[in-house]
Amino acid sequence: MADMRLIVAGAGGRMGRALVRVISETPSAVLTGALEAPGSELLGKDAGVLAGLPANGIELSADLWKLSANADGILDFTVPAATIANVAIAAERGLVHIVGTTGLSMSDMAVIKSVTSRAVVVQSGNMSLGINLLAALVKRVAQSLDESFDIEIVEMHHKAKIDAPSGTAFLLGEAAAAGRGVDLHTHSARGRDGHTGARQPGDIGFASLRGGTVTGDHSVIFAGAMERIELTHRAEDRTMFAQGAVKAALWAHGRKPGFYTMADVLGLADF
Ligand SMILES: NC(=O)C1=CN([C@@H]2O[C@H](COP(=O)(O)OP(=O)(O)OC[C@H]3O[C@@H](n4cnc5c(N)ncnc54)[C@H](OP(=O)(O)O)[C@@H]3O)[C@@H](O)[C@H]2O)C=CC1
Ligand SMILES: O=C(O)C1=N[C@H](C(=O)O)C[C@H](O)C1
Repeated sequence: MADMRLIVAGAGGRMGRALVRVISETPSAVLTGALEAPGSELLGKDAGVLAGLPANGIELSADLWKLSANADGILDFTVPAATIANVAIAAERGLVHIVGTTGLSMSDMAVIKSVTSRAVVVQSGNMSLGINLLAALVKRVAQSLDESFDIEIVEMHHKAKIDAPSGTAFLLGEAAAAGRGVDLHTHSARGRDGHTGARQPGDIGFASLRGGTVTGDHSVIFAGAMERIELTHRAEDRTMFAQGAVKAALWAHGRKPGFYTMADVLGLADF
């Protein structure tokens, strides 16, 4: 089978550069396009050089329609507005769309899902094995404990992160809510400040810390009356998110249209 031809969207960003490096190390994948924001000062620059590699001849471009004539998939780690703009083109061109962008609203998710009767999309707030395994464990623990255990999700990221809570925190919150059999949207507490009143029984709480260069730390705390269970994951390098995304693209190549998650890719959906 020919190598999978991939476009990296957000190629000048932190994840984009990691993706370019990982693709260069993956025998069955090849970089054929690098997308950046219209007006970016990086347009025209070599994607390999930006990623700290030898020049690869792939210049950053803002024209996805043109790039996608020569591709099988797009790895999208950008911002919500860009990802949503990419959805229709990716579907029209028959590209596998790997969506790693976080901060997506419910209506953004509806747009993404609207194309999956004809397109293959893999979306996850976190592409690592560790977090997706943690989510499966969180669901299992939440199933085993009643509301006398309060669930709190704490995350910390680098100071440049622009959305909160993190996509991973929501993924873990969804896992906890599924374990409990409740809807996260009606059972969450976010952004506590001031005279908040006592905690509502059954709420799943979120707290976000930002600082330094932290790649991504997440803890799910089950706090009972006399004991506490804490499940923690610490990401040490964003290379493994990039490796997860490339793995997802190769897994999705040739698959039937549908909406998939990393739990599907990693075989954890029924864990
Ligand atoms: N699912 C997962 O496993 C992971 C998800 N993420 C998520 O990925 C996203 C990116 O993170 P990160 O790389 O750290 O952020 P960066 O800000 O470093 O990178 C985002 C890149 O996207 C570019 N961009 C903005 N608009 C467009 C556009 N219209 N078309 C193409 N590119 C565009 C930005 O350009 P400019 O700077 O010029 O605006 C920037 O280069 C975030 O949402 C983050 O939460 C991160 C790690 C893992
Ligand atoms: O912005 C980041 O850096 C990260 N974003 C993702 C998130 O919002 O959960 C994944 C990871 O934690 C790093």
